[in-house]
Amino acid sequence: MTTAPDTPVLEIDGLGLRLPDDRAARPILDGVSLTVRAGETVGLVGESGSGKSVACRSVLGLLPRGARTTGRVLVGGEDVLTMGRARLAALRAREVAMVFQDPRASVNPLRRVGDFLTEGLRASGTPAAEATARAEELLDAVGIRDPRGALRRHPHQFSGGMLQRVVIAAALAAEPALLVADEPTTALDVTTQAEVVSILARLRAERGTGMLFVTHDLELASAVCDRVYVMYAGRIVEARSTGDLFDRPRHPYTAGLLACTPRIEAGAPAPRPVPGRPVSLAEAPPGCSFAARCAHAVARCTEEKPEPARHGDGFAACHRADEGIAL
Ligand SMILES: Nc1ncnc2c1ncn2[C@@H]1O[C@H](COP(=O)(O)OP(=O)(O)OP(=O)(O)O)[C@@H](O)[C@H]1O
Repeated sequence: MTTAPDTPVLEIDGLGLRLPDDRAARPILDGVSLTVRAGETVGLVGESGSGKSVACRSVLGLLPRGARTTGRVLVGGEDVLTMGRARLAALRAREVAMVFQDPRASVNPLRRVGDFLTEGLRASGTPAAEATARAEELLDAVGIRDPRGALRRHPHQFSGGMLQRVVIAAALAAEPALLVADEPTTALDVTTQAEVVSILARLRAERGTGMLFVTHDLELASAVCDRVYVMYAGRIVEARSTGDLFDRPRHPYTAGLLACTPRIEAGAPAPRPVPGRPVSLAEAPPGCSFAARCAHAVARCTEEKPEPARHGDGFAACHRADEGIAL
């Protein structure tokens, strides 16, 4: 499927999510809004437990058991949260594909890679020979040598990096308008990581696929993404184009994440960890969730929730963003 450039392929609009708990429903996401346009790579970054995976899995309608949601998750203008089973299955088969951290969790170890790659195409009526030819083409596109031989092999005969390429090839088989990649390179060694990233970038450029790229690695986000959303305790606290965000962070949490990212250039400051530990949305104070860890917090920060306000080419949700405290 090709979508005209700049058309939103994903619009998450005010997504809230609660899970059942012993006493009351536990809030996980609050007012999450983000957009991915055709041909754009959008990063979702934040520490472990901030809600990145829950948010991105919601795009395929993959919600934790018992989840109650508010807001909308629009793919191609249609709300995933109100889709029936059959429509969701069609969405996952054709419009949105997802690549997870561990490629071995995405494949059946007992089946040949060829079956894995062709099953979607066969199910949509593509004749066997054509599906096989297409699978070979896809493996070639992700840099697998001897695609024909690869189709006959089983997953255990591939290294993690090679198998992640196979999973990416399968994700692209139906030419989805949107690819959701949840920490797709975290389990790979650095060299393989760079190769997989360059494959994703090339495919995005060639095919115009929109990509939501989830990572806790800011260096990687800055290399891969056009725009980045920063998530903390289930909320988006800042979002801007990559260059603007990394040069001029407005939210102290973004600045903290940048300061704790190791840099290799000569004279770069040593990484400093963000003080304190991340809180979940359920533990967060009524005001800003980051207040307890923020060196700039004032009384208002713990009392009043900061709403997103325009900054640079995006927004920041911080009462003191105008003061440039994070710069
Ligand atoms: N299936 C589930 N059942 C109950 N709680 C869940 C479930 N999935 C996620 N959570 C909770 O939701 C919150 C957000 O988790 P999530 O996995 O989205 O964070 P994350 O930012 O992706 O972290 P990581 O980088 O470690 O994957 C956490 O508090 C987690 O415990």
